[in-house]
Amino acid sequence: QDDAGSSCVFMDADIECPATLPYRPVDGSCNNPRYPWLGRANTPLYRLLRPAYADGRAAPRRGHRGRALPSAREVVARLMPQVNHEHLTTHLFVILGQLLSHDVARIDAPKNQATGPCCNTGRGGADDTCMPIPVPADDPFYQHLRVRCLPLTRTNSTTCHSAHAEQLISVTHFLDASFLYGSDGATSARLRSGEGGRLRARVVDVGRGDFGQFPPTDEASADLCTNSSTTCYFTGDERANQNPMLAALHTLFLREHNRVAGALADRNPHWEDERTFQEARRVVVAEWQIIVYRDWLRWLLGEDRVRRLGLVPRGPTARSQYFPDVDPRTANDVTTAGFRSLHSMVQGHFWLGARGRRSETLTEWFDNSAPALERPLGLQRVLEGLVHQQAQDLDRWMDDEITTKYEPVRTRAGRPWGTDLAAIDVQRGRDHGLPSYVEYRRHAGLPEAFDFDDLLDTISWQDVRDLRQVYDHVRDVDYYVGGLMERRAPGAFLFGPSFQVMLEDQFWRWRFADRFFYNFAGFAHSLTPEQIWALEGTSVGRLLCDNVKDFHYVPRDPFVKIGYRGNENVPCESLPKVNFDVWKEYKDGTEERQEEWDSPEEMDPWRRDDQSGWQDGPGWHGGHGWHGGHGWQDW
Ligand code: HEM
Ligand SMILES: [Ca+2]
Repeated sequence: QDDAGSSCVFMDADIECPATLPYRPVDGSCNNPRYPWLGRANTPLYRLLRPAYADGRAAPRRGHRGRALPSAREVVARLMPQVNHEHLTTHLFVILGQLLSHDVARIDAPKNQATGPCCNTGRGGADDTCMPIPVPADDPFYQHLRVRCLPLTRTNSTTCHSAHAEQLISVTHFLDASFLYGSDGATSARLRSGEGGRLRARVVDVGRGDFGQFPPTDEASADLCTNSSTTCYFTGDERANQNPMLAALHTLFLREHNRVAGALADRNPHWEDERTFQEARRVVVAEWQIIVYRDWLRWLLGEDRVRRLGLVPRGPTARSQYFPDVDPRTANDVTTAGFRSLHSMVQGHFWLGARGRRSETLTEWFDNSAPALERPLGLQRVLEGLVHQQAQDLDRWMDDEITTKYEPVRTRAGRPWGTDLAAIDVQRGRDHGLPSYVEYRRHAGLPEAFDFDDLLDTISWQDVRDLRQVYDHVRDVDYYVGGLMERRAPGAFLFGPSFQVMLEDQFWRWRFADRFFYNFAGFAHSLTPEQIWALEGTSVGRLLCDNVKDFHYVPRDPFVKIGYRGNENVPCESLPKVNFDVWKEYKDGTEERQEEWDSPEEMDPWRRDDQSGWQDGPGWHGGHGWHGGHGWQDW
């Protein structure tokens, strides 16, 4: 598992970065002026809290009293059964979160590991790649199937320049729509059509006069789907086929890219493929960032919180708001626990159509998305379902579809079964060395917990009672589990303090430490202020209206249910649009840029301005005891 570690290629390779870059590099390199590898694909995750490995190096954490921790499956079976409580966000809110998580993280297992069930091998030591989840004999679900363990392979990690294992991810850490464009040059090249700046797409006659574009199918993607009989999509991310809702969003962004490329080419017929592609990519990445930060984030973190953190972008901001001293990477603590907590919001049965008269079972469509979308009204019905079905609440209750039937859906004695995603989440936290819940509580500014009763300030007495029955000691409680039990933090919308704090920190990094974030004006790669303003016209509603046949009405806010705070269906014509006229080039070939950003000094990407443009972010952010991990890690 020490592949990259031995050579430390990700840090030591000389990455040549030109002084100015007109477009964001596809692999995420050359973003940070001093450390060009930061945020690049195939580099380690950032970490907010010091890891808790049993041997200080890589071995999974053990219980406080030296005993083994309860099995991750036991934790889930006893603490996270299915109870349905609906939330007022929509399923679109949830699945867009999945797409976002795929933009910023993808852990991998070692490539040439021995395949097999990864169980009963007698292995499982510190340096082993195998970390199966034991299933207790009295398990409420698996006992009837005589399943005694669930396979799990440890994540690829490195000990390069570090005393302990750091997990690697193979996608760019930035919100750069790498799920659409890929995270390396070769993939990116294969995704492009080579004409008109477009991405490759298949035009499919799905019936009823609908000739829509879908992602290409490819030999390379054929083995991505466990269900080998199916059509398997080739996109920028290997997980696109995982469920039809996710594949529908991939399709939507693919169509949007080609629509934007067309609009730009119309206005600039002299542009070649490369120019049109890169400009369209810059536009679509900006639209994606606007949708996430302006429209989606308020439901994740709470409207007041995002506003006070200065996270809601509006129009151009000066380049001085870029923070080159902040680590822009995805944090292990976030992607392995806090962000995964949205697994609890997934509906095991997803709607087709706006009224939910028909629904489909998630597990039946695992890795089998194309057939669900490429049928008459297929894509449209999945998307209508997404904007109208309510999500499950964020709580410790998980849908059985993902806790007992995830992935290879096999049938034994007529019963479909698979592995347990929530148990994997818990086990993965231990694999990655995440410290116990009490450490995260403290990091969030809550008092030290010495005993289970000390948790009562944020967790109900019933939940504390149940925790006590599963864990030996309060210091054993997994972050994922404790975090899901917490009551909402003040001003938060979904999370208790221990998740809220980490996610706020992360969304701050992904924005202010990404030099290419769409609304920094004044860099060589910046959009013009006029273009930045024009992009305010984008929205998910607009994406649906512009790219899906017969979408004539959309909820004004597709992330919350109709009726909440006056949310209602509105006709497409009433939504703003992006006006692409401001992308039209002057005859002399120069782009339309405002004078004030144009001085050569301003174009020096490594220059650091004062931070006078700053509103209320860093004061709150840096000044709080909450945010210790603001600067560099000691590598
Ligand atoms: C729709 C059903 C979903 C399924 C079946 C699913 C399945 C999975 C699986 C199998 C993994 C890898 C687990 C591992 O080996 O450690 C994973 C990871 C993850 N999931 Fe989901 N997921 C779903 C929805 C979501 C949603 C809605 C979010 C929202 C934020 C999300 C966020 C994540 C994150 C952040 C990771 C870690 C990614 C990484 O580090 O590689 N997932 N999910
Ligand atoms: Ca990315």
